[in-house]
Amino acid sequence: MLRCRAGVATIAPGWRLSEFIAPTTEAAVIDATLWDCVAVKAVAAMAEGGNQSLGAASQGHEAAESVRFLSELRWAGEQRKVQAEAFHRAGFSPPGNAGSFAAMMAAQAGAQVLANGSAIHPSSSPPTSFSPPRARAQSQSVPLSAPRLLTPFDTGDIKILLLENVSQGAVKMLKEQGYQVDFHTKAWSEEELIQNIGQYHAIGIRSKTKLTSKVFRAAHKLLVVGCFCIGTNQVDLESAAKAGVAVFNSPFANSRSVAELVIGEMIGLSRQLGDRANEMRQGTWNKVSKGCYEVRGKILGIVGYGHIGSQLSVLAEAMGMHVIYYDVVPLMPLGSAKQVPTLNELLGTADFVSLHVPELAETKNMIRAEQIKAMKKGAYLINNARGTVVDIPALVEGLKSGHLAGAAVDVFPKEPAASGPGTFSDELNSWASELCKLPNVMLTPHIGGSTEEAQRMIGIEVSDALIRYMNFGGSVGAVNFPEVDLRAITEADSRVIRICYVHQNQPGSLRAVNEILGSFNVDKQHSDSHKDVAYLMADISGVSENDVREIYDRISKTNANILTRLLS
Ligand SMILES: O=C(O)[C@H](O)COP(=O)(O)O
Repeated sequence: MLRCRAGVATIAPGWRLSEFIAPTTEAAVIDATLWDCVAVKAVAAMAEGGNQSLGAASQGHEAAESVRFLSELRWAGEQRKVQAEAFHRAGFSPPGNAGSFAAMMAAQAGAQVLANGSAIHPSSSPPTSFSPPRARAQSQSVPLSAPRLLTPFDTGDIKILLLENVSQGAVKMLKEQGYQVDFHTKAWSEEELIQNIGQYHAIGIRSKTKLTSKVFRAAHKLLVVGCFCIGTNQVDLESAAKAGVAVFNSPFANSRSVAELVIGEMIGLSRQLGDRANEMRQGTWNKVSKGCYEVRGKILGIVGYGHIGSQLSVLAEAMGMHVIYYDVVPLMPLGSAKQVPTLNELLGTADFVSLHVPELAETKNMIRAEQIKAMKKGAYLINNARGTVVDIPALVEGLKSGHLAGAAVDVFPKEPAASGPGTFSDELNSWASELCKLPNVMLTPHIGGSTEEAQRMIGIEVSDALIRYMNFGGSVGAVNFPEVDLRAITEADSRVIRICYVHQNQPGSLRAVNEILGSFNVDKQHSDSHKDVAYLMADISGVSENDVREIYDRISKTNANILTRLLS
């Protein structure tokens, strides 16, 4: 019971706090802060142990106590929420209880995470035995029950294939969900994938494993792909969407690592560090200053001012460099950087040109003989983006002629599937040995994002996206798929199931599915489309066990069906 000046109101688990502060009662005459605090205390107490009696609001001393207690409680809750969100954004689990997946889910969904780690979720529905107050507040509500972990219906044990040595943190997170995880350090060929993919519900890859339309045709159980990297060009995104497979990546967790590598490469090139280090290994002491420079005061030209390019811009300015950048869209410069209108202007101005563009048809051979010629004499070219962006034979010519003073290349048109001696050879790329012989060329095996920090953050971020999609159906962040989500089903919501329906984006498809759902109480629903594919999530309540099979069968037989999942 929650006692107030207006008399007595009853509050029970699952009921919204905001409905108790509706201005339709005399509660409105009570100081809003005090009222809010008292109500929150009642809610918090009940979150721990069911209904409580509070007689504080009308009694000065206790009211003051409540204010103090609740201010602390709310402050702590807010801090944990802010912290949880910040950690999530940074790709980490928050520490302590708030680090549990449920708490992280709650934080993502805007829930208050209490100091004891339990979550007061803003989204649970009231129990049906309660009649709603007249004025239902639209503002954020504070229900009492933690989000319920959902389990898929009819999917069997979830099996996940992880390739390319993704972080052990990801392996751990996925195993903790009870999934069966098969972990491999190398990339698989198309043939290997076609033979084996049929048994997996999810696959995690990095930049080397190619997921082609043929692979998706063989992937009968596949629900989701996690690219544990930034790039998604290795995945046929359209085929994935048409097969009802959502694809997630980590859009920026390795940006800092790549940006730092470029800084190292700029200094390495302008001091010819690669050559000096190699000579020393061969016993040659070659102390030279000719052709070696500081980077201070030099002009860095960044092509592509996204997450990596902009990080690099800040770091380079901190070393006293001048930064210009070229991007296809106008972007706000950081620090004193300046956007230039054309690639050619950048090439003709910069001492260092660093590429940070995705692999697209438009970026294929973006830097070829003509662009290399347009660069300043004595400039350096750095490519940590994608191997297809630079025409390497043209680069070889530019270096041999002495027009360029050096280059750093981390990415190649064809890259070996696994690490090991002899894998970077002319068999793979016909010009490999010629490139290796050139002076002041730093070649690295696609290690831009390969740091402990980046891999850990990517591991958490992408695993979280996979878990969210598989367990809860939320597709926010997918790169090829409609982005849909629903607030959580909570422990207090009984007999509620979640429908996840991926379907053709065609007229009549929603009518067909809603005819089926119409016999039940649709608690909430959200749908969206992306090109030819649409995705609907709906929570329906009052469903018996017998209904579940029937709902599944009927929805999966609709004309537009691509993939139907039920979670309960
Ligand atoms: O796409 C990326 O994030 C980078 O190219 C790194 O790819 P990797 O994870 O395969 O090293």
